[in-house]
Amino acid sequence: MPPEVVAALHEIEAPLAQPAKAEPATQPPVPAQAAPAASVPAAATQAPAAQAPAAQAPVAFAPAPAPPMPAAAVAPATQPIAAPPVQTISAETEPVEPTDYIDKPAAPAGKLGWRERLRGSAFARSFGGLFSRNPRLDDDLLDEIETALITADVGVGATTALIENLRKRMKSREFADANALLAALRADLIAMLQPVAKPLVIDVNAKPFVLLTVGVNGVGKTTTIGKLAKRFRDEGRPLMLAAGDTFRAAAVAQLQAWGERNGVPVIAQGQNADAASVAFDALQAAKARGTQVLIADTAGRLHTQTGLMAELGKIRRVLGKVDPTAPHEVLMVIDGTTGQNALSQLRQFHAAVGVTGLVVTKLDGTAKGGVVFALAREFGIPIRFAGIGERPEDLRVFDAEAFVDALLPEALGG
Ligand SMILES: Nc1nc2c(ncn2[C@@H]2O[C@H](COP(=O)(O)OP(=O)(O)OP(=O)(O)O)[C@@H](O)[C@H]2O)c(=O)[nH]1
Repeated sequence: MPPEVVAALHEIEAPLAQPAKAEPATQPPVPAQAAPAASVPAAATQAPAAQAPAAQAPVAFAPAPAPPMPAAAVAPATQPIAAPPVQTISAETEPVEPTDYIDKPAAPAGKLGWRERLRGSAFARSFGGLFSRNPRLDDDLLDEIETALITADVGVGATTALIENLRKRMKSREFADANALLAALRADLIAMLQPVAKPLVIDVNAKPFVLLTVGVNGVGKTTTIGKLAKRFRDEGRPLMLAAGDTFRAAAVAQLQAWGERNGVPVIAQGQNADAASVAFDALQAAKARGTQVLIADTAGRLHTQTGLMAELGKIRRVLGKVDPTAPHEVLMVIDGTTGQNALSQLRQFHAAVGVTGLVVTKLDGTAKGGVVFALAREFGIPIRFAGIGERPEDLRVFDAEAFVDALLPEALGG
């Protein structure tokens, strides 16, 4: 390890426990903690009856403003350290095929792609079934919608807000039939997501724009980095990757193989290297080369593992040693099949490292889909991308309308 790296690491607070290598592939079910009252946006409750909007106009479901960055996670303002020579150190592992999605078709472009891929979700199935029965406009219908929303992981808070709003509007005879009510629900769901549908903007003055990816094990971080890297490369952005998942040899090899194939430099130090040191090296190298974007991978960790969560803060502070403004985006990858546990994951990761954007993956699988609403309502953190398949083209810029329309019956069109 270069002496500058050692010196910088020593300056960082108390040494952190080395993480155990054998992480479970999925986290044990951790009951979602009740949200602290202060974090639940008052404005996210239903509109008062007196202000009920005209038919089909969306209710203003404002999410919580993005929580402030925790002080512990903010990088100290220090002078950049001189760049060491650029080097890419190979991982001591066999290269692996980085594209295990190679034979799988990409989702078609446009709304069709979203609908095709999300068709199997609990959300789409229960609403499809409900409205194919041509239901009557009554309290039973609201009860059924409520059950469908809860079953689809929308969460109790968001569901109650949606249902109570619909109930008031139904009582004031705003809806001619069940389809009119469903159209109002569609508008309300879109309104709930619109404030967090904020695409990632690369600040080209950052030199490089540092994107740190975090998340629990197996959520799709490394895969998402591959997809993002392809996107940025196709946009013509000079790019570098930091193989910071130093627990899983395959993750390092996966990034290296992808990098070699696509002519993108990958900074790695092999398995079990200090992840903060990899990040430090990579940022030095990216600065020296004038790279526009640096994407740093990190090992998956359970949000309940305090030592490993503290390591993320260390990585953040080490990056801040080289560039006080880095990282410019802390992108948390969340597995869409996780359900309400995603809320406690985000709460803990945000406290440790200050999450600025989300990617929700595997929405094409057995995901219920509804957790996206719960995340939006409780945290208000921008959802940058949605993973609706395994091919690079299946990482879509999050689109509130396309997402909601994919979950609801096609008849609503949108
Ligand atoms: N169906 C589907 N699969 C996905 C998506 N995103 C990732 N995956 C798959 O999820 C699995 C895990 O992905 P990885 O990228 O290895 O996950 P990771 O978070 O880097 O894993 P750790 O390093 O163990 O923390 C792989 O089989 C991916 O192909 C998605 O949007 N849809």
